[in-house]
Amino acid sequence: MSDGATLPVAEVFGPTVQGEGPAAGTLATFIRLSGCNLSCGWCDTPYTWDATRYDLRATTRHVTPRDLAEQALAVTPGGIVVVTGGEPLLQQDRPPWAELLRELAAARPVHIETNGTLVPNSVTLAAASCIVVSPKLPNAGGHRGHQDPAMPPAWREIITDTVHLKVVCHGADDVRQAVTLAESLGCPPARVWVMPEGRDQTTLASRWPVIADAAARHGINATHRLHVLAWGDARGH
Ligand SMILES: Nc1nc2[nH]cc(C(=O)O)c2c(=O)[nH]1
Ligand code: SF4
Ligand SMILES: [Mg+2]
Repeated sequence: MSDGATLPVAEVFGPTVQGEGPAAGTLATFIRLSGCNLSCGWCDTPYTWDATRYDLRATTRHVTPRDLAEQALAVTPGGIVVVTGGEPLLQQDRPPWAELLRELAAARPVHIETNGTLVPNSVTLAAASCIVVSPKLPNAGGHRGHQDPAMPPAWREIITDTVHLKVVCHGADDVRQAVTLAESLGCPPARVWVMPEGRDQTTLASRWPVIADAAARHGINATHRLHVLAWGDARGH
């Protein structure tokens, strides 16, 4: 079933901890929506969007917002609810998105993870207590067709204190690019995070010292990927 009343869901999981970014370590439930408007080479959730590698009809459930909120709130006794993807803001102009956020925000702090290509609308801004934007640097590779990883200039107007940048980096030069991007958006250094790219402990361990050191020198924050340390790239955490 795919109609105007449901959201495309890849997975709902918890209890876990938010592994990355400003809320790293916080008890969390995840709602991962399907569909993305980018195609990053190192994407760790291609089952949400890549029809050349996955049968998306099999990986996606179409769930009403009420059932989705009920499932998410049932799996974890407290903490935050993280709405991620894929690119969750692809859904934000649809009625079931507004209903989902209303139900979640009435019960828990709602954190949204987005790739920055879509500017949050008023419904999203009102419901989210934290928006983590992960704009893609060239290290994500080329994207398919006309996909454009740039953040629209309208972001400048909504870089309020709920908005944080979390930029995936391979090395010190990427950290420098993240700083330049944050400056161009007017995002204060206290809300800028850089994170090593990697889906296994060996890769993360080799990148983390370089990225943490560069972040400290530039006066911004760095985050590891705690869920990968704990659970590897197993789904459901
Ligand atoms: N524990 C945990 N934290 C996360 N933070 C961002 C995640 C993501 O895949 O978007 C993620 C995830 O998949 N698991
Ligand atoms: S924006 Fe995120 S979900 Fe989409 S392809 Fe890139 S890493 Fe994957
Ligand atoms: Mg993940």
